Parts: sequence; structure tokens; C-alpha cells
Amino acid sequence: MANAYISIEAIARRFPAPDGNRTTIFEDLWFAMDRGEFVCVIGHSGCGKTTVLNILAGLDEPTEGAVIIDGKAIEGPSLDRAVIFQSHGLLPWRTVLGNVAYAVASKWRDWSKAQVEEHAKKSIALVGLAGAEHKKPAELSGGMKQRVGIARALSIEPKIMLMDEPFSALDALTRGTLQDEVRRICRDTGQTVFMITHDVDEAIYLADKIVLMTNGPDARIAEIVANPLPAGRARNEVHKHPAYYPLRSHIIDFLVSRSKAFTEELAVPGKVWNRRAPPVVSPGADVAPPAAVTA
Ligand SMILES: Nc1ncnc2c1ncn2[C@@H]1O[C@H](COP(=O)(O)OP(=O)(O)OP(=O)(O)O)[C@@H](O)[C@H]1O
Repeated sequence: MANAYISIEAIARRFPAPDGNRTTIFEDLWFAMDRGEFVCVIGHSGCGKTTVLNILAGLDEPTEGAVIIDGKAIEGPSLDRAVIFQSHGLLPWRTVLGNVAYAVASKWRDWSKAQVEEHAKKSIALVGLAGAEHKKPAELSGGMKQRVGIARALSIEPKIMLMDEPFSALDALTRGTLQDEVRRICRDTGQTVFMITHDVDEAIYLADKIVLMTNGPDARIAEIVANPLPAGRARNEVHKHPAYYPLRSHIIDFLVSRSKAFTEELAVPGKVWNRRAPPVVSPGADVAPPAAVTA
């Protein structure tokens, strides 16, 4: 996958099975991402999404294959890659500022306390938490805690953001606001993002590409959906775009029936499946958008 910023090359992950053999979660998985691309991964529970994310984060190692980032194979975690999980994982005894400053100080070890705090405050302001710097996590709502987690991730100025269902524990209103903020920040800062979600509308709103994974074990990338919606899409315009419903139906149909049927399709004798180049589709791309929602 020449010239890709992130190149997942033939990775496999196998775990010991109770019968003494090994279960293959996935194998020979290939995927490439460009710099600045926002990718969402969708697939049923257990297909291996978090395992792929952990490998990208350097928190887990593939049993086979490699992940190359900017020309170098991953060897463990790096401050170039920030991870945001569903649960924020804040240090409860530290304030908002203390939590973010801790990350800043671990990246820029020679900075003075004043420099660290000034930088941390900028990230806190970016996620709309200016004024809450001295609160402890217990004094914050779930949405505010998740904002602190995002501020902490952004504060180290990562090249890549890895997000595992970052908004799934939030109420719909807070989730929408945070999606808007993450989208704005990622576009402004040119972040490369790999995000796992179970929320089809979230993927449609945020992603440039949506990776559809089949059910595990031996999950594979069934399709890569190139989002046909304009890059400058606005939340309240997305559902008015003529490509929205074809796109949404395609993904839901995959989740409801095709992800399972896929295994049977692949079992058909003579069926050839190129794991290295899964089909790229763009449902609804052929429908002309009305002038009002064109980017
Ligand atoms: N350390 C481990 N040992 C054994 N099996 C594991 C281990 N980690 C993950 N698995 C198995 O690998 C499979 C994929 O897990 P993973 O968490 O990556 O799935 P997922 O697609 O992210 O699921 P979900 O959507 O529920 O978070 C699951 O069957 C899980 O039980």
C-alpha cells in the first residue's frame, strides 16, 4: 500500500481457544488511510474492531503482519497516537487542568509548569470547558468528562486519533454537540482519525470512509464505503441530501443481513475474495445533490 499514511498490512490476530487451538479473530487484513482522513469502522460486536484499534495504538501486537505509519512499523504506544475510549479514564484526584496538564507534561518534559498549564488551558478551551479547569471529575457530567478526555488527547497534538465508541455513553444531545466539536477540531487540525462506532448516523456525519466488517470469527473487511456527502456537510443538512437515504439503507442492510450472509457467500465454491482490495462503494453518489446542500 505504497504512499499511504497508515498502512495495515496482512495483519492477523489469534487468541488461544478453550479447546487448546487458536481462534482467528481476523487474518490477512489490509487497509490504508491517507493523512487527514476520518475513517469510521462499523461491524457487529466481537468482529475485532477494538483489537484493530489496539494494534494501531500499539497496545496489542498482531500475530502476523504489520502496521506501517508514515513509513515506519509500529513498535508499541506513541504520543503521536492518542486514544479516546468510551470511558474517559480520568484521574479522579486531579482537577480538569491537572488531568490535561499531566498529559502535556509527559509529552514536553522540559516545559515549565507555567508553559504546561498554558498549553493545557488552550485544549480545555477548545472543547468548551474554559472556566471548569479547577473542577474534579466527580463534579462533572458524563459529557464534560468525555470533553476532558478529548482535551487531554488533543493536548499532546497527536498525529492520529484513535477513538473507540467515544460518545456511546452520552445522551443524544451531548453526543451531537461533541460530534460537532470533534468534527470541527479534526478538520481544523488535519487529524487522521480511526473511530469505532455502532451509530450509523454518526459514521455518516463524521466519516470520509466507512469500513464495514463482517461478523467474526475470521472477520474481514466486506466493503469500504466512500461517503458521497459533501465534505463541508452540516449536521442539519445531512438528512436532506439525496445520497443520505441510499447510504444509510446500504449500511443498515449490511448490518441487518449482509454481514451474516457474507460468510455463506464466501463459502460458495469458486468464490474469489481479494482481502487486499475489498470493494469500494459509494451508495447514492450518482444522485445529483440539490444546490442548497452542495459543498
Ligand atoms: N485477550 C483476549 N483473549 C481472548 N480473546 C480475546 C481477547 N481480546 C479479544 N478477544 C476476542 O476477540 C474478539 C474480538 O474482540 P473485540 O473487542 O476486538 O471486538 P469488537 O468488534 O470491538 O466488539 P465490540 O463491538 O463488542 O466492542 C472477541 O470474540 C473477543 O472475545
